[in-house]
Amino acid sequence: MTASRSSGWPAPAKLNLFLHINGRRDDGYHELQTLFQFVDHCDYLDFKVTNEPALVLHSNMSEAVADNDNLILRAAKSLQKQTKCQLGAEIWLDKRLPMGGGLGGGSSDAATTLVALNALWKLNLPTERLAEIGLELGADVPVFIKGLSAFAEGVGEQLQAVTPAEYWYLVLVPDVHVSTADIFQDPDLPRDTPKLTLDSLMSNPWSNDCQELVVKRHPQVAKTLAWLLEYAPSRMTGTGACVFGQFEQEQQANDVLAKLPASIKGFVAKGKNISPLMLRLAQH
Ligand SMILES: C[C@@](CO)(OP(=O)(O)O)[C@H](O)COP(=O)(O)OP(=O)(O)OC[C@H]1O[C@@H](n2ccc(N)nc2=O)[C@H](O)[C@@H]1O
Ligand SMILES: Nc1ncnc2c1ncn2[C@@H]1O[C@H](COP(=O)(O)OP(=O)(O)O)[C@@H](O)[C@H]1O
Repeated sequence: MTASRSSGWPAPAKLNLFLHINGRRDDGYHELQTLFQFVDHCDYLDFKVTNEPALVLHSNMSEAVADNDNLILRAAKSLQKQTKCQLGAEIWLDKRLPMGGGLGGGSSDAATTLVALNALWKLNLPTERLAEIGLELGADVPVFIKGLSAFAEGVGEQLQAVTPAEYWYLVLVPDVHVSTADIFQDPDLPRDTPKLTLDSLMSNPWSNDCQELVVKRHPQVAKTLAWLLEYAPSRMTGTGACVFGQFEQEQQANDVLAKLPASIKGFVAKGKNISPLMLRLAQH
């Protein structure tokens, strides 16, 4: 049997609309409270099922990632191992999201791989089981698998679906890589924000506990955020480096994008409380 190529599986970016660090666990991971919302700017993956268990990835990633480290192949291997599935896949990645920018592209690619191969290999694992497999790959993977904007606690795996307003965002990509592990290891990271109820978090002004430190360590982030703040309420996503400004109308976001100095990259995207991945899965 030669299966046909199943195309256009989106792996959307996420924004952390707020991010609070509440403490550090004994294993070094941090307790946090955060609000994840998807945006309609995505990587895209195609899959072709093969009868041999080999996994082959073709990608246009601008930064080399070894196959052993690539979250797509790690996700596919993990799914094979957990289900003893003897099928394989040829996978194509159209990488559009900046890497290591706090947009969760790697985690989203892993989630899309798990969701798509679960369908294409006809494994029928429930979403909760896929999310458990995903959590082994990264703290951010489960929210992409569940596909609903969510308030997250724990290390990011305890999820409660929420529906924040779906604004337009101008996302700017400073030309610097911020390592999530480095930020979480930094002694100057504030780790003592009190845990708050979801109701009070939704009504308080939103902020990111990593932002001050990242701005201090990375002048490119400081400069980019200062520029954006002239035009819109803006902050950092995740552990950076990307920052986003919030707009009521698409045109307003595009007008500011048009003013962007050539040295800074950016894109306009709309907040989505249902992941584009869920819509693609429904078409399968
Ligand atoms: C904090 C967030 C917010 O979205 O940052 P971004 O990666 O999006 O910037 C994420 O939850 C990150 O998730 P993810 O990028 O999947 O993290 P992982 O690969 O699991 O962990 C990377 C490193 O970050 C640290 N880490 C991560 C999550 C967490 N709750 N506490 C931590 O201390 C650990 O040191 C770990 O070695
Ligand atoms: N498919 C993938 N896409 C992006 N990054 C990947 C992938 N697989 C592994 N990685 C590694 O994960 C790191 C974090 O990637 P990414 O998820 O884009 O950033 P962030 O966690 O800051 O949002 C990258 O720097 C890269 O080394």
